[in-house]
Amino acid sequence: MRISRFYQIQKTLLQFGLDELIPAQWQPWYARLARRSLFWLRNQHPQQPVGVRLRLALQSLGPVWVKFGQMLSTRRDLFPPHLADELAKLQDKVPPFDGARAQHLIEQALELNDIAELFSEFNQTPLASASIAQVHTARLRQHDGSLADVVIKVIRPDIKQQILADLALMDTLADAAARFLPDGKRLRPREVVSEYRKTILDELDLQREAANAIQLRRNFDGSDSLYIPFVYSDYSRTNVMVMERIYGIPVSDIAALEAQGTDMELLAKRGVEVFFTQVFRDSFFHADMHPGNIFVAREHPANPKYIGIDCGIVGTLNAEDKRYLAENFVAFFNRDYKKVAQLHVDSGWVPAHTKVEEFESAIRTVCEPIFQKPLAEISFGHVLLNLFNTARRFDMQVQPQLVLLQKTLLYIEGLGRQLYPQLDLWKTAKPFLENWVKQQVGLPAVWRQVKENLPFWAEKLPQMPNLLHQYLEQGPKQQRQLLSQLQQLAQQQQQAKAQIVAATFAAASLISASIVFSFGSPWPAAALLGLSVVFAAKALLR
Ligand SMILES: Nc1ncnc2c1ncn2[C@@H]1O[C@H](COP(=O)(O)OP(=O)(O)OP(=O)(O)O)[C@@H](O)[C@H]1O
Repeated sequence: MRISRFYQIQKTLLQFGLDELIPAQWQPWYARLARRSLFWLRNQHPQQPVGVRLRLALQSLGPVWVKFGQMLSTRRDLFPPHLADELAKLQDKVPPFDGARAQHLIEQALELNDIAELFSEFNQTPLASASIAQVHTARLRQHDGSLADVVIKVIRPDIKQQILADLALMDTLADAAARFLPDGKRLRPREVVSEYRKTILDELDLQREAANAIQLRRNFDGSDSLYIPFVYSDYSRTNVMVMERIYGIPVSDIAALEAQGTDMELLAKRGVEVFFTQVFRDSFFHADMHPGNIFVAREHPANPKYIGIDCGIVGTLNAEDKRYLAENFVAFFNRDYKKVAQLHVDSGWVPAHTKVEEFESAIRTVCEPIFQKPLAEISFGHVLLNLFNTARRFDMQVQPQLVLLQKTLLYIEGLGRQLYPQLDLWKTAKPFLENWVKQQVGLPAVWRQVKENLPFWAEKLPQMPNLLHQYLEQGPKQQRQLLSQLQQLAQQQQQAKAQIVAATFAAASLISASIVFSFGSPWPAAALLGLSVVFAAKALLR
């Protein structure tokens, strides 16, 4: 199976002429020989540009590769725009699988003899079908006897095996790309594939998605800006998830939104606000914000509310990540590149030996053109992208959660501008950053830290007398041990030095002995040889 799939992948890559990506001089003889021996597999689309051929090849390889291409399209730090733009066109439109099979899978997962035991209606024709799962509508019988409109998401049968098999082949190709592609080192194909592996395998677990949705719903409980549908966790399993059905307007349907008199400016602003709230208040953000996953509630168009679905991919941030974002954004928007560079060095994000001036100048070079635009039009996502690309050149390991955040930010900004082109991003985002910075200094910060650490101290308090006693007893003893270890170390260093001196003298005497002997003076040579033996013995016996 694996060999035939491997052959199929090779065949597709060759028939779309993608071997062209590796210049002939980079290919070892055996690779060229192998290529020639597959003479019947010719590039069948020579007139198409390489980006189009890459897109078509991924499309014909199936959903796992389409999703991979979609992910690559967001890595504008790795690929030139013409390739990234083509990959962004990939759509995972996949024919649905049989509705009766979906029903059977639901019955199996929920241990039902008949779907009617739990659902008064089940529509076998799916509402939507994507590469990993498909969605059916149904009516759920609730505990109190009432009925609720729900959707049931079901993971495609056998998809996991297919994904695992294709991931194994992707690993092989990534190894080859790392070795043979001229840009193999910079593109880091192994890391890219392993990042993809994690994302796609996470998407296969609907329990995970359910948990994310429940958390996000709790975070925005009572919010005017975002609604997350209720998840029926009692009926959620790894491959099946039941949730409240929503009837919002897709956010990409601008005409419908305008027709019902939606306040587009407020809607656009709320998009950015919701995102920054998730980042700076909750440290937990929905990271799959493509337009297919965002709807707008039909009620109250003057006070518009988003509805978010598909919480399969979320990002979480720690305090350090937030500090990185807030401090850099503030310094950036003050055009204080020196501060940005200094922050990176002082915080250890780039190695300590980094020259601040060089880093500062690199950041200025990529960012100053961005500030040619009015502040209101500057994209935070682009600023971040440029910063990451520059920082990577200076050996900063950009954390995956920050890359995820940067991609989401680009989506959100694009969406905001689409809804309301005059959207002032800076004005909308600034209060969040200022608020965060304020929270980090002064009395509120101290109080917050005390509050955060209180449970830890409370837990440790009963152990305190014991620990203190141990310290008082052990402290001086440990200090003495440390002191004696340090003395031993100093002695060893002294010995090593003396050994080196003795060995040098031994070598010098030996060389002199051989020179003197070659001039025909055996007795002085013998004396020197003796001296050399004495020094050598000294060096060895110390
Ligand atoms: N709660 C819901 N109420 C109404 N429709 C829904 C709901 N959840 C999902 N849908 C519909 O099903 C479609 C696919 O759902 P979802 O995005 O969760 O699946 P997916 O398999 O992860 O798709 P994708 O690969 O596009 O992210 C949505 O675009 C939407 O039209």
